[in-house]
Amino acid sequence: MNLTLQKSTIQKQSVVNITGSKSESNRLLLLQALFPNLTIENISNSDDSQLMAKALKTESVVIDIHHAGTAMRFLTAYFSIQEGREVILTGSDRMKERPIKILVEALQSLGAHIEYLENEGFPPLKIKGKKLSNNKVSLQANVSSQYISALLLIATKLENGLKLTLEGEITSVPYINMTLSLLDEIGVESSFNDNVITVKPISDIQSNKTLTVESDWSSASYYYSIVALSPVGTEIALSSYKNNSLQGDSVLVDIYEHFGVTSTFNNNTVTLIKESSILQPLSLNLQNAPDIAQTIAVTCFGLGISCNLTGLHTLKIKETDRLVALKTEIEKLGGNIDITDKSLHLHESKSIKKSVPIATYNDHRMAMAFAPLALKNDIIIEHAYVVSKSYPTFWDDLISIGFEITQ
Ligand SMILES: O=C(O)C1=C[C@@H](OP(=O)(O)O)[C@@H](O)[C@H](O)C1
Ligand SMILES: C=C(OP(=O)(O)O)C(=O)O
Repeated sequence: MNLTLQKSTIQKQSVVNITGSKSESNRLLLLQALFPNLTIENISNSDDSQLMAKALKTESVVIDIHHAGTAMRFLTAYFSIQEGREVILTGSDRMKERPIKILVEALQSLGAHIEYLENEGFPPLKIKGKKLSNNKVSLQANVSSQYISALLLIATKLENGLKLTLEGEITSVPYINMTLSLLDEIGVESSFNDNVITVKPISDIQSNKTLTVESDWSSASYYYSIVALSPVGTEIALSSYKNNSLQGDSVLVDIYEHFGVTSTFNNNTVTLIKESSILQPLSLNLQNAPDIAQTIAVTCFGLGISCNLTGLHTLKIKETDRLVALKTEIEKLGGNIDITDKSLHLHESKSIKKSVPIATYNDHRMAMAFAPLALKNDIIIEHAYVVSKSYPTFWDDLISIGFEITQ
């Protein structure tokens, strides 16, 4: 369904409550399946986390995780160690184009039994769970950190733990650190020095451990953009957030200062305030925070300023080719953007065309990143409910702060 967002001005002060991080939730759900004593609070209500939870509970042979990349990668590792169980792990058409060979080969070298059912290197996979006998593996680290997190999450259940050697430049490092921090919180010992990660095995965790998931910083990014595009004095309070987050996307706090947006933390709430109008070009390497690239590019477009974003090599293999999608949609609105396969350069612009239908390519972040432009002009978001992949109540929350949205 398409949604029309009329040019709106939001309330001067508003409050939004966002549910738990999808990344933290998906890690904790897998750890909970391995260690049932674990209780999780403020779990993500995203489709991806619900699919992850369901996949971990089902007894079906065929498990379809739709568009959920993190779930696909984490479950490949999880089912590899479920002795005696055989599953077929599949997903959407796009999932069948998202590479998984690096992870499959690493698991196979640890002893896993995994076959490709269609194209080599891509889902669907047939996995026969077994005990993995090896504990050392090297893998290429510049394609997706999800492969590394997947291995780390099952490492505690390998007889001798795991020693992982990362080859090449390591991408999306904060997500690897998030995995290690969550392991640490349940009492697992690990180390990460230079390019080597080690994880010690454990058989169980301390009884009745409860972990509370911090709310999702990638979801918060859309409010940073909204505040940046609003008049000076606009405030939005978001909960529940803390200023020492495990999520790399919390770097938003520093990045949006560039647009005159300040963040103040108080009692699990972060309040974003548009303090001043700064219109300076922006240059940023987003290798550590790829999921906020679309938000930032669209903020710059909304403000009419130029930006140079680098470190975007992983964007081509996400829900869609996000570099091409950004270029196509920003150009429809009258912008001018050059892309390579790992960077983008947005040129300064003067206006935003009215009532342009924005295609979303089955990518939640395309829909959410473009929505804040309604503060500047009318805009149409196609297949708008794609947002449920990570943030099902996104449109209701925008209406609650003053957006005028109709079908
Ligand atoms: O581990 C995770 O939870 C994620 C890692 C990142 O992927 P890459 O490491 O493939 O960049 C990120 O884009 C994704 O949304 C979530
Ligand atoms: C890339 C993303 O998710 P995944 O890789 O888990 O599909 C995302 O949420 O932006």
